[in-house]
Amino acid sequence: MDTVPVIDVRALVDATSSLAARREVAARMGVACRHNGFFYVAGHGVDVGLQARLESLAREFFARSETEKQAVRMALGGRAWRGFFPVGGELTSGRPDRKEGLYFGTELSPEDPRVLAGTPLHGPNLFPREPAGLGGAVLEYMAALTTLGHALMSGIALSLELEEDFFATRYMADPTVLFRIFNYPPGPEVDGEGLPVWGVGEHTDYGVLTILKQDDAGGLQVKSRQDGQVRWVDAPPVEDALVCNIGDMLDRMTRGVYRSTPHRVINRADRDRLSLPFFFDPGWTAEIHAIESPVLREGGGDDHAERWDRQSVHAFRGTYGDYLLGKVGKVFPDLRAEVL
Ligand SMILES: O=C(O)CCC(=O)C(=O)O
Ligand SMILES: [Fe+2]
Repeated sequence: MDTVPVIDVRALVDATSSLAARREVAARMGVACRHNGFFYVAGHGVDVGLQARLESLAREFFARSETEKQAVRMALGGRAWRGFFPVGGELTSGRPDRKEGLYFGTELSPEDPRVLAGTPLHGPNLFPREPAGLGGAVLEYMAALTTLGHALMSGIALSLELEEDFFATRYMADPTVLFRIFNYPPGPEVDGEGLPVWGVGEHTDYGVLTILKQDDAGGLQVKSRQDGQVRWVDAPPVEDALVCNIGDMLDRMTRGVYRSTPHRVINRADRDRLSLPFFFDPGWTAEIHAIESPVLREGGGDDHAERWDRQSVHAFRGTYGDYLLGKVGKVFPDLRAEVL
């Protein structure tokens, strides 16, 4: 059976663990990254009380009226690219997704030089006034996940026979952090023309590492390739575990050895599905190159002909900021025209 493995990452988050224990975890991550680039992490140490609080505040927000939610619409977040978008507002794979969501990122003051310079996707968050605790919980959760992100990247570095702080010092000293909360309403699986309606259409993530918290509704699917056959494998909710997957930039850095694997969501439950992806990505101005490591010499080949967007992550030239802007502009075309 092709399933997504559960990896206990306690040794990576525990400062007193032995190098041997960390290497063992890293080896398991390496296997998962070479296969589908998807794995669950257990023993991640993110406070359960914080997770429960955040989830319940998020549900409270999405249950509010459209008018209240629109009070923090993304257009009001301007170039910082923050706030609420309604069901159908995002076109991940060229067609509207059946989901609504909130977009957050690193909290920067309006006086930060990058904000003053008008750098897109940088700025203060646009938190809803109600429920009052949501903004604080989001900031706490982003801080906890940033710590976890660094710990997981140290494992990925070890799995590539690199120094444990390879990513932390080179690419993620000042990471690009985006955090989103999605609500997927239930509904028919096909539209009036018989075309499938996805919660999120098939796509790969753009950066290095995504850490996703999902509720118990299910619906996340991973595209698996084995012996030339394509199969969609479920990544169902696993109690106390978070789902990790690698993005295009790690695919690029590893010459395609660690693949950014397409995934999609369909909510087949009869209730809303809540999910909270945290994107832990290279610094905005980082130029992304292939890593020199003996284990990557062979490379995994360029798979752009098979990719969902037919684009090569290896041919791209520029900074991570350039790459990300190109992507987010496409999925919110109207907003792009209005604020960027
Ligand atoms: O909601 C999910 O389970 C996945 C979301 C996702 O793939 C994304 O935001 O990139
Ligand atoms: Fe994704």
